[in-house]
Amino acid sequence: MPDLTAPKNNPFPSASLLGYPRIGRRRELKKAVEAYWAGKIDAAALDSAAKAIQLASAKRLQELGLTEAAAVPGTFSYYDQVLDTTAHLGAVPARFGKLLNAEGKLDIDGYFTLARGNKEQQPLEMTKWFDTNYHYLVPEIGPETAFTLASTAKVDEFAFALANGIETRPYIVGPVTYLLLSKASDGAPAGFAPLSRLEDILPVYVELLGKLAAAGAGWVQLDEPALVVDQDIPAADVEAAVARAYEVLTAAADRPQILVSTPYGALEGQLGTFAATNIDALHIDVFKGTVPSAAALAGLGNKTLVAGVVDGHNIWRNDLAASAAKLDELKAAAGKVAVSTSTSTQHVPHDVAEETQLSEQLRSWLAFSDQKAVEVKTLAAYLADPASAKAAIDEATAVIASRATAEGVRRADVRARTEALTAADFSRSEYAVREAAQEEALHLPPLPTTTIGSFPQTSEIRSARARNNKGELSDGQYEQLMKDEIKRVVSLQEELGYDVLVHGEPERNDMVQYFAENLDGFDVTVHGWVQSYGSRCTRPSILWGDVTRKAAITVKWAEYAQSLTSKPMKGMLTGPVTILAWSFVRDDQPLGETANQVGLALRDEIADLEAAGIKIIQVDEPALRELLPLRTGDQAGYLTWSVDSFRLATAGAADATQIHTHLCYSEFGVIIDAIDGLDADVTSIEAARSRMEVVHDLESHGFGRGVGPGVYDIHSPRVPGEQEVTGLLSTAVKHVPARQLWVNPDCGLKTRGYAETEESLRNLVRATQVVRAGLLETVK
Ligand SMILES: Nc1nc2c(c(=O)[nH]1)N[C@@H](CNc1ccc(C(=O)N[C@@H](CCC(=O)N[C@@H](CCC(=O)N[C@@H](CCC(=O)O)C(=O)O)C(=O)O)C(=O)O)cc1)CN2
Ligand code: MET
Ligand SMILES: [Zn+2]
Repeated sequence: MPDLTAPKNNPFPSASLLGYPRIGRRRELKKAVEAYWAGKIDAAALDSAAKAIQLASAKRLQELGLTEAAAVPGTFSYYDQVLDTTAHLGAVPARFGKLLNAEGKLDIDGYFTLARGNKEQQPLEMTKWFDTNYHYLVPEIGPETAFTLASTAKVDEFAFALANGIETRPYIVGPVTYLLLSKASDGAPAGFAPLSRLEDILPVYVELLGKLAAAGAGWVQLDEPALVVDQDIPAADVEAAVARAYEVLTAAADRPQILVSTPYGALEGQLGTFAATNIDALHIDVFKGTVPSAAALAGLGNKTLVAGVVDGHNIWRNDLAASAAKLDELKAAAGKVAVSTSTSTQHVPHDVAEETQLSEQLRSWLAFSDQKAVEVKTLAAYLADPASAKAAIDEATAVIASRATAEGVRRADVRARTEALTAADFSRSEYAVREAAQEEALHLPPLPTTTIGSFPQTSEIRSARARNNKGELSDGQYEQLMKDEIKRVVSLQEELGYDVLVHGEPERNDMVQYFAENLDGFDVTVHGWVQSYGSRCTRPSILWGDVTRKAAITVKWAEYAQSLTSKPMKGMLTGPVTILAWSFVRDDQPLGETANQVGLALRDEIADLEAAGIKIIQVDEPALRELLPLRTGDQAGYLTWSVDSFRLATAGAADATQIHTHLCYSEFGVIIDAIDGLDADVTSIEAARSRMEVVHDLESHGFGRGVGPGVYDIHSPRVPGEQEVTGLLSTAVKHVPARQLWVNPDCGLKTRGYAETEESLRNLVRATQVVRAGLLETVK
């Protein structure tokens, strides 16, 4: 048991993780939360499932050597860390009415209401967390938002772990990042900036710090990743906000020592801003970022520098020699140095040792969360006594060297093909030529209706796949079940009156993993689950070698689906950028090189789909925005290779073949030029949760090709009414020429149930009919 009477000015732990997965080694949290939503377990059972995960994770990290006080991060969350912060600040948008209970607290049901919406209210908007495939819930802050400490979950979690003998380090999003990630609430006056409410949220942070200190917390972690991004407000304003926020927080009468973490990139000039505050430790990302100058580091004075040298975002084994060299530099310039990860390891799975089906060679190249804990510990040992880490460092160096020459990592046939590419391989005919050819081939009505690709992945589909994987169902039986499903989905769309159909993607476990399983150069995991949002997880594939297509992947399914209908059936592929973004991608060559290899494999697939009679092919690129570098100076280079790889994939298509693309996120304006550069004939994008804000960007940009701003938010079980959809479409036709507009949901329907899906899709068609009739009126 820790000595509770010990003074609370412990040094920062020499080895720690910035954060840890919270979904559980076997997705226990996902299962418990979904069971709770379905009414199968009660709040007490959910609470005990959550506690079991917290304790198991804390114990595991201790076993791995993170035994110092505050080394285990208190990063548990039922749904999202930004939502947790919203709960602690009581920042419930007024549109939800009275969500706090009689004691002024947001209970678990109120919390989930913000995440999932209710009959009247859409949930908080969801958007990407920095350059990751994790999504957070966007706070809505206005001049009217009242802030009170409406949750003590972080205090309770801390006390629970402590009672079990483990002093954790509670985590919460820092005040500046919290407000920079917020959007102005609906009723806020034009130009209102959430950051203007800084003074008002600080007292709630102070109150929380007091409660954590009273519970015995020696350290707290305030996460400020927004500081590594170029904000669209002047840097001086950000600096002033940081200075003020930490002036107030560090002056709190009773508080734990404060670590500020700045993951996801280089802090650059803002390092000095933090150096000037009275915080006790500053974490910087020196994996993606660089080692700051000695002068900047010297400015930290007595603060501990927590060096994020081990990558928290990808799974390659750490180059311990390179990390040791960085630590030497840091130690020479800064007073106190501790070792950690660049980001929370919530982005990588628990444990490589679980993946016994992978070759020993591949496994030796990898480090998941648990391996990273050991790496951090090794590097901390190095700092204390370089000789003690020599064997581990030499081993890592040897293993990393073995990758360079391993079979499949560099293939002459693949390299010859990418080296022979010329400019012509990246361009199609003029859009006007294609438009005419497609019009003749397709004869679509105005405002054509379609869906984004997937239909609900029912438990029958998933269990059939699970049984096929276990060998309980033959490949033939599995294929027949998928075909039956496709038939059902096609006739449903015909019955609902859709113009362009999809096959529903039942045969895909995931839109990236499915392709990874069918391409050379990848391996997939069995237990490597990573949270994407809420209870939803993915198993990112491992892209370790040169990529080629073994054989046609999607053609037989598309051909079968097209044989069932006279309406056009969309072929459905995932684009190169998204395949890279949602895999653990090799780090030994530029991403653009890897993207072109994937682009060529897709190009071959498109040629085969065309040969099989498919006239419309959608190449999804929902991750285009996600990989956009956080610093503006790095963005142009990224946009060139990413757009090029998509063009390489699609430019072999005939003029009459209509290429669609799909993107799902709301900050569309940021990369509209890149989306235009993709040169797709039709682009569908998320728009429903942000209530069509995107059409203004389309209008001001003069976007000239087909576009389908989503009119049905598929990330929540809520059904959009016919009038609501009519309203959204009416807004759209005011800003975008009707001949360019398509009608579709925001995204695929795989996470939805059939009941709400059918009703919603029916409302989309009805609303389209109303708006089409209105268009005819205006023509008359
Ligand atoms: N990679 C990726 N990233 C993405 C998206 C995406 O679609 N893919 N969409 C955006 C939103 N993010 C999302 C992330 C995950 C899911 C999602 O639905 N995930 C599923 C898992 C999908 C999957 O891999 N399914 C497998 C495994 C399913 C499973 O859990 N099987 C059971 C067995 C079931 C049974 O026996 O009945 C098990 O393994 O325990 C399959 O269908 O084969 C989930 O969390 O539930 C949706 C959206 C952005 N990022
Ligand atoms: N075609 C895919 C689907 O409908 C696109 C999803 S984007 C996350 O599921
Ligand atoms: Zn999508």
